[in-house]
Amino acid sequence: MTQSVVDDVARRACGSEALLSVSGVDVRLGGRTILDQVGFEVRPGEFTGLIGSNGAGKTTLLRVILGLQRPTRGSVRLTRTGRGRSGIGYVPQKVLLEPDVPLRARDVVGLGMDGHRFGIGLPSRRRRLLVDEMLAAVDASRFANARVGELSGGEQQRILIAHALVSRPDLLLLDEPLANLDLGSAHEVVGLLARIAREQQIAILLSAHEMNPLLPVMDRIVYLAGGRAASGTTEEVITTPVLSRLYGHRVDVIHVHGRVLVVVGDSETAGDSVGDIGREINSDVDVVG
Ligand SMILES: Nc1ncnc2c1ncn2[C@@H]1O[C@H](COP(=O)(O)OP(=O)(O)OP(=O)(O)O)[C@@H](O)[C@H]1O
Repeated sequence: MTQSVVDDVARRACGSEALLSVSGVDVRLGGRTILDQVGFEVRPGEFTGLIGSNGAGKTTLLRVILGLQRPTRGSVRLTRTGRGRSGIGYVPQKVLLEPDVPLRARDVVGLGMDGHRFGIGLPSRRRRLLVDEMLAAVDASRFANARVGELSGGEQQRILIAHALVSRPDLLLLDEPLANLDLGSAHEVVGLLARIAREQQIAILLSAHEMNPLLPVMDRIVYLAGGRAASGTTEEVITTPVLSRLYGHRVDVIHVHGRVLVVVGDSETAGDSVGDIGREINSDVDVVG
């Protein structure tokens, strides 16, 4: 396959200040190419959306960045942190917190310090203050003492974000954190993350299959399709020419009522494997919101 489309868009926008550099990453699993020459950069305090349909390879890419999945080819470089991967915070997909888990919300946040050099040796008063600070940062102080399993999905999401933030990461990876939230909660969580990125200069890389809730806050986007990636600002990437090159066939980008819809032609007629993103509006197109 030809060199990713991506890179020409990405290269233009990339400066030398990258915190994370992903370069030429290939991943093959079960005899299939899951990621093909994926490359992009993330800089401090930037909010980056990692957008792609179900099965596009978002989780695989996050696992490569975390060092949990070895790429077949390519490299991941973390610079400026001075502490390598321990400078990464991670909120995984589908964390199940059962109602009978005997932990308060603040206990879950506190657990984020353990195992990190940052938390070891801190006196209990200092730990408590830090947990309180993180709970306040995610607007969760009012349910700090509630059993975590009894909180709503949106409230649990805030606690998991605070858990990841308490180790003071330079880069926060979130895998589909909006998947189980209603629109209002999704907007709140997105606004909260954008504020944290700005105030604490934490770079955020957040995966989602729906880009519209992220449009107001994304500094950059990494769009995955067919294993390849296009990266840049949304204006650079979410265009008919760039996405058509990425998918390998005609894709239309439509702006309607403040939303962006990516209309992907049928895979059989187009000769490409198109993900099942979004809402199928007829047998010929998928609409990626
Ligand atoms: N260990 C594995 N062996 C073989 N195939 C795998 C393995 N792990 C993932 N895959 C495949 O890789 C592809 C990408 O999976 P991945 O979970 O990265 O996608 P995703 O974009 O995160 O999807 P979703 O939005 O549904 O979570 C899928 O087709 C999946 O079946």
